[in-house]
Amino acid sequence: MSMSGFLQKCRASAYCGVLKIRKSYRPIHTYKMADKSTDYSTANGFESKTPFLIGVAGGTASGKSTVCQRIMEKLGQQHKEQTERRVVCISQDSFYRTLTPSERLRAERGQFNFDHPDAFDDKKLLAILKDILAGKKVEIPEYDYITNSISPNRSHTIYPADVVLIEGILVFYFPEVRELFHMKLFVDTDSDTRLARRVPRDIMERGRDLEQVLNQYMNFVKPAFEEFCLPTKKFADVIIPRGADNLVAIDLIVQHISDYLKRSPVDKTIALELGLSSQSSVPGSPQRAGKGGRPH
Ligand SMILES: Nc1ncnc2c1ncn2[C@@H]1O[C@H](COP(=O)(O)OP(=O)(O)O)[C@@H](O)[C@H]1O
Ligand SMILES: O=c1ccn([C@@H]2O[C@H](COP(=O)(O)O)[C@@H](O)[C@H]2O)c(=O)[nH]1
Repeated sequence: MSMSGFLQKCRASAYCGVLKIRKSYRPIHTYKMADKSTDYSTANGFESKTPFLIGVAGGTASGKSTVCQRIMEKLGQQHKEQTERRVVCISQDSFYRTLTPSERLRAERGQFNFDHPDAFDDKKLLAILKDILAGKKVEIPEYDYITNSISPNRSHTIYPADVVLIEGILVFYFPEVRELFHMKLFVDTDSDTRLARRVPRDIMERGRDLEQVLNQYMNFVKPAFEEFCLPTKKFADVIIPRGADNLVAIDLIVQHISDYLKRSPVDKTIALELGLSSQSSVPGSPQRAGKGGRPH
């Protein structure tokens, strides 16, 4: 009997749970969440054997990162080792481009437009997303808002996961990037609330003073939001009014992701093989040993 025939037979057999033979099996994802639900398998032209990619856009300080954190928490992912996460989050801010010396001087004086599409290295973002969709492990640069540049020698590794969230003000702006998302969320928080949150955040976490924050907001952030970010709301599948305060919206999204994770074949296969119910997969699912690209 061929190896694949043997494996197929094992899969159908109750003894597989004992043999644990398929612990190093590379998962195959299909995105067909249920017979009647959306088939995402051809949504972005990539093979179905790729992560489910969710774009999270919205104005500055609308709560994009906080919404992503809540989703991760509710899915029981936040405190897992990076290598064991089934859901991971990446920020578009990691893809700000390197500034020229004169741009750097302007940035130091709060006179550089970080809210314009030209401030981003969209080609690099696109390439990384394609690698993620190809199931590769990737290195994501760490952005330093104090020096307005990518931190040298600091990056974090994103291991192949089932669901990848990408949050940023302009993630829906670049058509080639936008087309890769299987699901698009727009965090819609009113401008006054966003400014009220941005001022203390930029002063406490991003090393700015009040005058600089307000000047940057009036000269660049607000006009660029209206010109480049807000018009991308129309591309969203789900709009989340009030951001992380909107527990109903977050719960609906979490339920959708959770259903996807539960129905993904890897869960079913491994759960069956281990003699477990596939319902126990999220949160607190059995650890998937041997996922491609992850250390054991
Ligand atoms: N619902 C909320 N209530 C109170 N503060 C919030 C809320 N959501 C976000 N914040 C705070 O507002 C600031 C911006 O939120 P963040 O999630 O970083 O926004 P974004 O990622 O869109 O820039 C942070 O300091 C965060 O702690
Ligand atoms: O060096 C920088 C880089 C970015 N910004 C501002 O950050 C926001 C985007 O981040 P959010 O977390 O979505 O708010 C953008 O509005 C830029 O103005 C910066 O000030 N300095």
